[in-house]
Amino acid sequence: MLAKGKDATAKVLIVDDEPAFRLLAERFLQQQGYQVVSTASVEEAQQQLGQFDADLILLDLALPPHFDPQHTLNLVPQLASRPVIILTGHAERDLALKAISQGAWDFIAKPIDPDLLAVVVKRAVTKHQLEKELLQLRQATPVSSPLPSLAGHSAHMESIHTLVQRIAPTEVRVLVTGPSGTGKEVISKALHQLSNRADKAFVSVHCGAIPAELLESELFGYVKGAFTGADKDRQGLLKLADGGTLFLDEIGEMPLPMQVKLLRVLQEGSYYPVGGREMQHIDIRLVSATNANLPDLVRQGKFREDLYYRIKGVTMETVALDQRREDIPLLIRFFLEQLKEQQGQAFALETGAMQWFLQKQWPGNVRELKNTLESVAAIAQQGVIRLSDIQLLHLDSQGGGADTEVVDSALLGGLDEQVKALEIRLIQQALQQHGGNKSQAARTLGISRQGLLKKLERYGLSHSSADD
Ligand SMILES: Nc1ncnc2c1ncn2[C@@H]1O[C@H](COP(=O)(O)OP(=O)(O)OP(=O)(O)O)[C@@H](O)[C@H]1O
Repeated sequence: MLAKGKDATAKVLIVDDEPAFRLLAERFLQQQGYQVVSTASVEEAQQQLGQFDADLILLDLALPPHFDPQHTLNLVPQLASRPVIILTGHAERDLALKAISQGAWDFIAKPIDPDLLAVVVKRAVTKHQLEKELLQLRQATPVSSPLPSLAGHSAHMESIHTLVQRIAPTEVRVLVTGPSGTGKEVISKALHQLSNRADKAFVSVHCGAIPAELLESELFGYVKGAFTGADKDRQGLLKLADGGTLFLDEIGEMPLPMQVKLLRVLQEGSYYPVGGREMQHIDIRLVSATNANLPDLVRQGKFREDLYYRIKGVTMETVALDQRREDIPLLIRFFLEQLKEQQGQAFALETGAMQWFLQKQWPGNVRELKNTLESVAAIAQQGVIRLSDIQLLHLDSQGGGADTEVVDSALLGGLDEQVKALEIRLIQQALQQHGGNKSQAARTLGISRQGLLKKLERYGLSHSSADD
């Protein structure tokens, strides 16, 4: 029996063998604006689904010919590409809970309270529609992008994509500015990968992470005997980048004496290794990045104006993730695909968890989003990331309740604090274990030394930890 509600958009399929219940529920849901179809058995329902793509199924468990709830339960997975709400008698509460563990969305006890029915149906339909939107979004994303490493389809990211593709094949120097964790290094790598230098090295140097007195020998290399411990010639990072791209990250932190030396290299394309007399010639493309305001540093006398104009070339500016929140779903998909490649495990996000990610503020930008997603994926079961997994990491949360309640109140802004706290604890433990030696601690933590230094700085731990 098909009945069309006025201006109906969402479709509900009722499966119940009681004609009186079907009639009442049909009428009620039509009044709420739904399109409704009802059938008396699961077999009939399966046939109906061919023509009536329901957004939601209301399913009684005791159905003819078997009247065996377990039999009906076993059929739930076949219907479950949309939410299934189980209709139960009071005595069947345990069964209803089991149904949920087997993929049903919710249950509602008979005799049914119409107000409750309206709420439960609305929530389930919203969930399904959000999932459909997400799927469309996923399908709309081109699989092979010329910039596969740089996810995002906001107007801002699209202009970054266009700029990267235009600038990459040229030799122009590029300065990427913007807040921490917004993808400045990813953009710099993409500039290299799409350049004519792609088959040569991309050498990344974190200017603030290398002690001032070591930076020169790291960049220029040294000859045997140049200083105590220089027991053989060593090539510097500039030489390693010869023919390729040199990426100077946090260039605003480069010490002034080193700025003078870098300026000379950029002007002349040559330099002397520390203690050496043989001039080295190199051909590098320079890409720099900073989250500092370089013109301000120039005004304060902390950054040389002549160097600023030398490195500036084309300036690209990234913006905070909160200013382009429409990129969040795509970034999530991107990181889940990365996880799948790394771990061979596919992950999906339950709607409640997705909503949480979509509503949360991300002061640490894409880096924070990625870290948060990876930490909840690490504790997810059977490849599904649920709101309850997020609650586990968020110790203050009360848990339970409707998805929206949880998202609106307890969880906002809390997970990142937990993740930070966990990171800080693990970093401190690793440093302690290695007597403050950062290289060894970084190895134990499975990150680069540079990565550890960044974290120490971000968490204000740089001064409390001993140097290598
Ligand atoms: N658009 C993006 N697509 C995919 N991954 C991204 C994107 N933006 C950032 N990331 C990821 O977020 C993390 C931080 O990015 P990245 O290191 O490039 O930021 P940054 O702006 O250079 O940060 P910082 O200023 O702290 O060095 C990295 O893991 C990176 O892979």
